[in-house]
Amino acid sequence: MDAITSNNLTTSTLAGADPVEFYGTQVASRLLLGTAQYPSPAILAEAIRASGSDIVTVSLRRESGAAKAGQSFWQLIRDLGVKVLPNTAGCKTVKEAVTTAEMARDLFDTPWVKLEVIGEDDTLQPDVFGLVEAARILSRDGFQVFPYTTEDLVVAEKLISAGCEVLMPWGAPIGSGRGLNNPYGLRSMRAHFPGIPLVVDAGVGLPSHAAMAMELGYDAVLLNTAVAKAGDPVRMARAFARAIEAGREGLLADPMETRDMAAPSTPVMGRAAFGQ
Ligand SMILES: CC(=O)[C@@H](O)[C@H](O)COP(=O)(O)O
Repeated sequence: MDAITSNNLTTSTLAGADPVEFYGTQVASRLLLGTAQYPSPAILAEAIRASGSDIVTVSLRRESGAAKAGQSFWQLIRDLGVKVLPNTAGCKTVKEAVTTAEMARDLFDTPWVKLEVIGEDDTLQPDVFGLVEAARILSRDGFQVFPYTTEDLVVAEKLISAGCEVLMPWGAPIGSGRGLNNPYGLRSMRAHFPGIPLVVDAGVGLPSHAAMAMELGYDAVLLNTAVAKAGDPVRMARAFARAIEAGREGLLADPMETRDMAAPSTPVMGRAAFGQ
């Protein structure tokens, strides 16, 4: 089993003690961070450090210019010592996604790929038919696929049959910041696949959304816009790191059962009687 240690840029009570595993690689941080749309490369680097993330996603489109900017970006990522999860962001067909993944494997020298096959422009929701087909082709070709999917259980089963060992259902449409649109669906998915690493990917807008994903039992959260577009991306990255730890810690602490009726939290036995 490979292991990558936390980049040690935040102190974590959980880091190391409660790692998550993707395709046999253990990672300490449960926050996966996107690298697009930051105000500057320096702020991106500082945000990654503040997040404590061990894994960042990088779109091949950004790199494919092969321009100087692409090279300096790549150097920045290398200097941070984080693992790269290349993504096929923006691909709309199976062919485009497969070709992009193949190029990403050459460029980043990793079998990992975050597979996006976008099916609809307004919501950027995945084309789940194309996604399953592309996942099958790539898994057969030795890729370790992280599919961006919906919370549909049937699609999830098909992705697993296609070779996926991780599933990444959306919280809400990419870039919307709406949080978890369908907590019921996400909870069902968690219950249905207890042994599969599940990552909420996309649509997360606030640290509380990420904490909720962890409280639902999700293994990790992938997000980009909420940090990149915050007024203070570095501070927001730190806030997400803490929220994810808090949500995970809360889950592990075995939360109380909810109930419909009130139950006095202060004991009533033996209380003082007044006015008699
Ligand atoms: C960077 C990346 O992979 C995005 O496609 C991802 O899905 C994040 O979405 P948000 O920007 O909504 O966090």
